[in-house]
Amino acid sequence: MTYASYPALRMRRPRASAWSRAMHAENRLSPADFIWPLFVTEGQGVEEPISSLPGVSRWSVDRIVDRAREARDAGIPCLALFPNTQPERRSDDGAEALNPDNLMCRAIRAIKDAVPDIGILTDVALDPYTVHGQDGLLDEAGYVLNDATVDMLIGQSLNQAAAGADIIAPSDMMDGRIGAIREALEEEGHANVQIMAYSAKYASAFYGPFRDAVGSRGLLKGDKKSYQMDPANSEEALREVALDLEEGADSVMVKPGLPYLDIIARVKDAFAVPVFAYQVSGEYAMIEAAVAAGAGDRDALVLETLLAFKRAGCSGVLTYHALHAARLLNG
Ligand SMILES: NCC(=O)CCC(=O)O
Ligand SMILES: [Mg+2]
Repeated sequence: MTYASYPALRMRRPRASAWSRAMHAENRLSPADFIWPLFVTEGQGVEEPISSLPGVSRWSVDRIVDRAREARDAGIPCLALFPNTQPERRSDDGAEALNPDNLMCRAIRAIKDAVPDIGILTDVALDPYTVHGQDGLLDEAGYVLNDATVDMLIGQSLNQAAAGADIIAPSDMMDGRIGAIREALEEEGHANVQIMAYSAKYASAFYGPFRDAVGSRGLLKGDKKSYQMDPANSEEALREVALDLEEGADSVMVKPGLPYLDIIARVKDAFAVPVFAYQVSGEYAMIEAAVAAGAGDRDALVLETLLAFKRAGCSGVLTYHALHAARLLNG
């Protein structure tokens, strides 16, 4: 195929007017592309702003229901819930994750009750429930044990599914957990509960504000490099995705988002399955810091970064800017 050349071909010709740019746009954002992460806290009528995530708060269960209504009204299809577990409910083994009346389960039930037509994605990992802030059980040397942790994650997943979760999203990076959770869900009558696997979750410096939000920043000793991926690697991400798909994941996730667009594009090319990205707390904070410094326009920065995920091949994005972006798109 040979194309015309200048001046018959002028690449600027279709860019000359707004209607023409709209007509030629290869990718488009819609509120249905967003999953909105929300932080739940104890109490009644509570809103607790998170200083490292300006504009994001923890909400008590009664008030998170109002957020769910706002999301539904804006056309956002799904929420992702994260609990700020009270320190006295944290333990070495994170057993609060198995409590059918824990904060997460109460939030799921309240939202399902009031806003039944919105999806709920729940995070599976023990870090919001452990005293040490690691995602799993530790041996004496502080190493995160794989198989014993998977047993806990199965219980955590069943607990969330029983409360009404629609999508179980294991973020722990233990080996073999997708297959084990899928099997347990099938056996316990949750055949239609989906699994979105955090397949390629990197040991990233962009998670800091999230740890403030769930209250684990001060607790965490060391790092998560023995289970989360090395930012140097991309072939390894493809193997992680392949394994999770073989084990029964309905969709896969790459996390963080913008610094890993190359991974998203490779995963989409290689597997042609639904791929989601998590634009994480540090990415959100970076945009807000740029705005506060007068370095850019919030609305434009938010929409441009979210569109990048579509271009890379994502079916959707978990983003703390979800409601803001959805409202911008709704006009
Ligand atoms: N498992 C969920 C996360 O780790 C979120 C990270 C972030 O938003 O920084
Ligand atoms: Mg894996």
